[in-house]
Amino acid sequence: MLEMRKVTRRFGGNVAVKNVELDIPNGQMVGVIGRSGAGKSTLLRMINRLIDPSEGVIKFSGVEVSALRGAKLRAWQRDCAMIFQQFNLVPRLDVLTNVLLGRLNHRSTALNLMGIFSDAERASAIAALERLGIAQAALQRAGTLSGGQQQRVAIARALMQQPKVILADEPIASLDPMNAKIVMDSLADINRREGITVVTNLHTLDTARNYCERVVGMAAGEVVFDGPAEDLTTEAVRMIYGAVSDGSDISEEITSTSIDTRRPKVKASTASLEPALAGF
Ligand SMILES: Nc1ncnc2c1ncn2[C@@H]1O[C@H](COP(=O)(O)OP(=O)(O)OP(=O)(O)O)[C@@H](O)[C@H]1O
Repeated sequence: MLEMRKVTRRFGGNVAVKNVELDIPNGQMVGVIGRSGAGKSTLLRMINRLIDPSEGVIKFSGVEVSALRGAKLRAWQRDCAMIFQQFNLVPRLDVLTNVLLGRLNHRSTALNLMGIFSDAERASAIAALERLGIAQAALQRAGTLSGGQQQRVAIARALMQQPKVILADEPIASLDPMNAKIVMDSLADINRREGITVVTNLHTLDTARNYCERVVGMAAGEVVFDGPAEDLTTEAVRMIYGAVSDGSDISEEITSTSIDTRRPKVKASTASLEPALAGF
């Protein structure tokens, strides 16, 4: 169970996430929706501890993950894989190595620096790529793949972490409908078959309705809806998106968050991996 108690995050005077209370049982597939700026990314990033809450407590299986430091924090970040809108692969490395990077937190620094992966690790990386239908691209440089293929590689890398939770921050916002479907189908399959909890930010209502048993709606940092997708009535949608009528005025423009130039975000870039990548 993932528990959030009165979780708040401020950026200066701006409250990005406010008093969020959520209990997410293991194995649930949860979609987080809301307008651009509602606090969805900040919420996910706090769970993974890419950013810290200003107040409140986040627990997983009874452990206060919001208080972890050092090796225990790295272990949590291994258990809690993150998928990003912009994939965050290392473009100059081949696909197989990118997937193997999912093992970095399982291994000693020395082995990482030498860039040595075992045969078993390579075999499971190939198996993960096969599962995502892109094993044929294993030796291609990641930067040469299409967006949809790159996101599938990112999911394969997440699988290599053997996570308990997958957090996906707008995983399909940069993809065309066909690739978006492949990526969402893959996440749903992983959720169902492995029982891995999936929490995903989504910018279209339809996707949340189609894939997520539970939908959390955020507005101005607060959770304003939390329930099964079928309870997403027009009234609920209006509360989440702040629309004025029957919801017919909810356009792609206000639900889409794929283009946002308002401010720089704290990105989990591959820069943090660079020391460990020295041997590759
Ligand atoms: N690193 C940051 N520094 C300052 N303000 C930030 C930072 N990250 C987020 N914010 C602010 O926090 C609020 C919530 O942003 P957040 O990115 O979590 O929203 P979101 O719902 O994910 O929207 P989007 O999908 O457009 O990213 C916004 O007002 C945003 O400007």
